[in-house]
Amino acid sequence: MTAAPAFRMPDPLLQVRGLTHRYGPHIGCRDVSFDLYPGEVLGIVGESGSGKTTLLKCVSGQMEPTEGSVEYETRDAGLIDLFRMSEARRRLLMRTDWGIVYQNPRDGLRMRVSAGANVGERLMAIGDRHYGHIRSEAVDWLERVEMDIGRIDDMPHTFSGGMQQRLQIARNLVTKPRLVFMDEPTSGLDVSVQARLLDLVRGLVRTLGIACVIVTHDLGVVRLLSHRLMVMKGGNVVESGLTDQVLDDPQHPYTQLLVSSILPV
Ligand SMILES: Nc1ncnc2c1ncn2[C@@H]1O[C@H](COP(=O)(O)OP(=O)(O)OP(=O)(O)O)[C@@H](O)[C@H]1O
Repeated sequence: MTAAPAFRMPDPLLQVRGLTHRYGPHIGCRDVSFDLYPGEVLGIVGESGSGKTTLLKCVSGQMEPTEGSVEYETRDAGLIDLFRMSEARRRLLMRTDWGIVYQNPRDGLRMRVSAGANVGERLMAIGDRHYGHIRSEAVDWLERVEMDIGRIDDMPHTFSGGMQQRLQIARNLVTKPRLVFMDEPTSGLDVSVQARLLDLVRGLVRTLGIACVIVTHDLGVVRLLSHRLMVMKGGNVVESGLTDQVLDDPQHPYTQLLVSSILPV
């Protein structure tokens, strides 16, 4: 009888170790470590100034940490430290394997080109040169994010905030990234628009099996989207664990305060 093949955990996509970032004498975040696995959604929550954005910028290669390492599982060469690889290679990763969804869609869209071109140019950046294919992918993605195809040639500035955010999501997901970073993707939108956008993001992330790091001050967002949660305060991670566990049975006094002030218990 042949033995059943042993179950093997996938390798982490991202390995963060001892990450600290200082702005001169000020601490942005301190000694943060975590692993992120393929298809996993990690939420980072905390009050304003707790270090969420600093951490996200460091782990997404936008800002070099003062100390510590961020390693990414590349398709061709395994785990490589983001800040030891060449700038060209890091940029290629950002265009191909990664997406970054900014809080303000203006930071993630090109406002002077049409909606269709915003989606299409990401495909061109990874070598697609077939106009018909690029156009049909753009149409497909605008439909997936529930945008009106009749507006494919319109400029992003003519869209509402919610539409711009959906366009930013389409632009990021069209290349089928393995990892997407999101910084407060729904703040600034009114509540009903937020709810639809969150549903959309949840559906896409699950269907496509994308790993995601999502920063938010909104516990409702992490409850809906994230498998795991890290709670930050004053630059430190004060608690982490499975989202439901942390929210239903918070251990750290700060998490207890956060949960009781926002969610009915
Ligand atoms: N460019 C900067 N120069 C100096 N200090 C900074 C800078 N950016 C952030 N900080 C400080 O680092 C700490 C963490 O800030 P960060 O923006 O990461 O927090 P945050 O949790 O994302 O806050 P918010 O939810 O308000 O965006 C804060 O004390 C902040 O004042």
